[in-house]
Amino acid sequence: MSEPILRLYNTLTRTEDDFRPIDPANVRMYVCGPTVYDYAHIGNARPVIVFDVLFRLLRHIYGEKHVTYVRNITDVDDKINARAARDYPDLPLNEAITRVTEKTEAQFHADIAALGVLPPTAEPRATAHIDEMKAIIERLVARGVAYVAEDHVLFSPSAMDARGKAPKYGSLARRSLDEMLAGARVDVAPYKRDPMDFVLWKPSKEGEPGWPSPCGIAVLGRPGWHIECSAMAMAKLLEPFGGGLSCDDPARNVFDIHGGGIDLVFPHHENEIAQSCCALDTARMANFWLHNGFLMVEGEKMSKSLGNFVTIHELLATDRFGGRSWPGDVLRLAMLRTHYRQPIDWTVKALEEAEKTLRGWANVLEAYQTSLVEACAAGSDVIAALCDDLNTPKAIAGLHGLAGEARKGNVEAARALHGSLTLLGFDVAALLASHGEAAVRAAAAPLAVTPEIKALMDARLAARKARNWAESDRLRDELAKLGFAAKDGKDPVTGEPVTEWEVVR
Ligand SMILES: Nc1ncnc2c1ncn2[C@@H]1O[C@H](COP(=O)(O)OP(=O)(O)OP(=O)(O)O)[C@@H](O)[C@H]1O
Ligand SMILES: [Zn+2]
Repeated sequence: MSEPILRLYNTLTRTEDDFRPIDPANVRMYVCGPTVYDYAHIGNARPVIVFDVLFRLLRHIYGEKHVTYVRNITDVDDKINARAARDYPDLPLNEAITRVTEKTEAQFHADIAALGVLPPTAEPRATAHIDEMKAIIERLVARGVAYVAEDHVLFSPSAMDARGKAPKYGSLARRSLDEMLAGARVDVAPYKRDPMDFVLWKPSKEGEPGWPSPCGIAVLGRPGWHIECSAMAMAKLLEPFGGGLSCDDPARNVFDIHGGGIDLVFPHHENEIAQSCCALDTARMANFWLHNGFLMVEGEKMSKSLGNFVTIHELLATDRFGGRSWPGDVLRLAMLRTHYRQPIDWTVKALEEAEKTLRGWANVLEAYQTSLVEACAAGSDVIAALCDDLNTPKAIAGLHGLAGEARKGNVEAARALHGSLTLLGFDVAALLASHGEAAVRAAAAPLAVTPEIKALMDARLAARKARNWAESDRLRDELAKLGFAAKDGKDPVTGEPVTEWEVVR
């Protein structure tokens, strides 16, 4: 059977489009990565997991060696400087910054590895691409779409539109200039010619990280956030051009997919497009723009500024959320139960359900272990669901279907379940091992009998002794719902009814 065509919702066109790579031998994707100054929260993990699934699917379709996935690390940013000064007041700022970024980056890698996320093909750090940023900035100034003012370099969207060689500014976000102006901050910096102009380069204050500036600016400076992504995407995805701005063939200066959270559409991605398209004279920076929806807590976006966040680390290693820690694969499944463009409500109940689902699948696969030693192919329904704009809820429904068949003894279904879980980024061997451990723990655990539960058990026994069967059954069912299964018997000596209770979950 031939593979279904991958269709993806493209923010650029606002439609679901057939995905056709520019070069099937090298499918290229860029996703905006973290700014490394603090623990990543579980909302930040959403794009990481969503684009990991897309990376895996692209590798499945085009072959592992034919996909290049770049996810950057932003290691120069005002928030990093502020955190470094706060946490290491006694160190010189640059040393403190290195401490903060290295520690945060290592934590980020450990956290997302626990979520089953593959390392991207390349993970450039912004500070390693300052030369490319400067080269782009120089070219933008030479083309008249950027200007120098008070040691800053600013990009001018109105000059870009007047030049007429790139797409109109605002065409990704589909915002009018008036709307964008209304969104621009009220106190506009005095050196800006127009409130819409955005920073490409700014002077560094004494002690802050700084590099020799472009465009003849005499003081040390540092890049703005948007130019970092344009430069890293060019440097890593437009080979053999290699970021040297030497390739003048516009057809070669576009890559396939650019991704990130929906909050990045404006201004970050709009500005990336403006910079890259003006520097390279292309109509597009990337052909497909994909954006994940928000992870929400009680109706609000999880975010650092609102303070309603829980970090990946806290979920994995502490009891801060729901009074217990959660395995990485449970967090991953909870994330994938919702389509990536829909908001997710992050609740304890959803995590419990995801855990129960994984347990169920592990249970099925356990019975087939020897049949699953060789590589298993993913189920065709599961692949078709993923090719339908990464429809992971539909893919999960497919997994349930396969598990149901496997329970009836269908070994092919068990193999497809194994292959599909692997394609979705679940480590089946680890799942079976942890499932085995959980089963052993449950068997060895003493009955967690609270006084309330003990009272119910006593009442049940009393009802049984009184031959009040209706009440006895009602209490048995109530205790079953609480996780205790009744094993009724008779005392061998006295012949009195007795009941043993087993933990069933
Ligand atoms: N609640 C969320 N749900 C989904 N994606 C999110 C959420 N919060 C941040 N992201 C995404 O995480 C990535 C990193 O974003 P960013 O560095 O702006 O995070 P942040 O500064 O921690 O955000 P915030 O201040 O909103 O918590 C981006 O792709 C962003 O869209
Ligand atoms: Zn970016």
